[in-house]
Amino acid sequence: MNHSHSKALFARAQERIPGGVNSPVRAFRGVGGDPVFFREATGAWMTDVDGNRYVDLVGSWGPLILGHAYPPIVEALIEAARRGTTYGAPAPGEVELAELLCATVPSVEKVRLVSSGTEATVAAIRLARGFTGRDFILKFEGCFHGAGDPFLVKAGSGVETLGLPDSPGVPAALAKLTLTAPYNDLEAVERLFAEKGKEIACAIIEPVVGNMGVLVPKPGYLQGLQELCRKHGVLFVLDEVMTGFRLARGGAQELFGLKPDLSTFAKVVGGGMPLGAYGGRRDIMSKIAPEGPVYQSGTLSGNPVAVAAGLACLKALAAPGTYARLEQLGAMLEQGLKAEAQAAGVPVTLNRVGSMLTLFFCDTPVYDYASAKKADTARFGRFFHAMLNEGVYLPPSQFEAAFVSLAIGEAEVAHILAAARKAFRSLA
Ligand SMILES: Cc1ncc(COP(=O)(O)O)c(C=O)c1O
Ligand SMILES: N[C@H](C=O)CCC(=O)O
Repeated sequence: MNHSHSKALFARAQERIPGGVNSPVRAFRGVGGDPVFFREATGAWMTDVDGNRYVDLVGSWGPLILGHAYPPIVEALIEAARRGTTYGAPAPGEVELAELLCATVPSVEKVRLVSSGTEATVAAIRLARGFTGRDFILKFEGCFHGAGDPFLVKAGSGVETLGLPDSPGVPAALAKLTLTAPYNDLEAVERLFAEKGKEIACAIIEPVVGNMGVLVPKPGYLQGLQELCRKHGVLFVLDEVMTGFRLARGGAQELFGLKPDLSTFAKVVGGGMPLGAYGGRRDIMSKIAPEGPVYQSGTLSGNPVAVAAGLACLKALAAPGTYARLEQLGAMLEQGLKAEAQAAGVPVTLNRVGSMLTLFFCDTPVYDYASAKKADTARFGRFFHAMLNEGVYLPPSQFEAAFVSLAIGEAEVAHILAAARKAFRSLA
């Protein structure tokens, strides 16, 4: 494949943009080589600036569950933009989206719209602290909740890929307020709560992890965590930025029968536009200004164009069979990829829940941060480039989830598996 235009753009970009990218995970540091620059995308396919085409398994890191340039979303965007791109004042779509969110996710009784997942998680933590009067928070090793200061402690995603899980710039005094425990280990939480439970405002977790690659919760783990939180007066915060509207219409909380005190959303809920949300129990959400004293605001919060895209996306996902189809596509890829790896004699562990999956290059189970780090990242890098060369765009890091969209059909599945056959053989 010729990537000369991408290479030229990357050289220019590095002069004016740190690392040449506007979010670190895009820079290919986890797989080596230079990032590909894209000029357009429709459905399941993206076209780069050199004219190469790829089946997309990144989906802009999760939002594009319906594929690229999904016509009803594009139409809703155009129609909304014609009526003005922002008012800085309330508009009907915000009420409709808030009502839809509350109706779909029963634990959410009130919701505030923001512009990204990071804004949603930062606000949820502030609210948890304001509501409980406690300063400590608990997060789980390798989970990523965006680039807010409280979360850059043993964080996953790009910070893990770049080897910076505790970022400089976060004051030590603040980082000390973020306690951590291994994912999938209830006893560790029990010990921590026994010692410090009364000082902990909330536990925030990715219910199904996507940010150290996909990790599946052990049976009873999330329910047990919810119970422990209740017992110690610690608010249970589900970060559904990746899982919301993706794993089920009501998110991971519907799938696992949970009732968090607060939840955070972004990605799918914005239909590919910058939109996030946090919401939960009425008594807690009522502490948010102007109803209560906990401050949070945003010039573009509830932006009418983003809201129109979000509404169009959530309405499309309400079609019967949506989540069964995503499960079917995910299962086809899981079975096919495992079969191709086995045929080539390449040991892998494939973790999947619905339309989120990760192929780890190791032969041991991956269920927490330590086990994820056993994966052979150099081998993943070679596999990534072999797939890229065959026209499949995977997340450029071992520690990220691949996302399946509804735009993928049987032809794209066949394309991915044919590429994987060649890629696995090139590793053997
Ligand atoms: C689980 C999770 N929470 C929060 C975030 C932050 O979202 P955003 O990138 O929209 O700020 C991300 C992704 O970055 C995420 O995957
Ligand atoms: N894993 C991250 C969020 O989900 C990837 C997106 C980013 O950091 O740019």
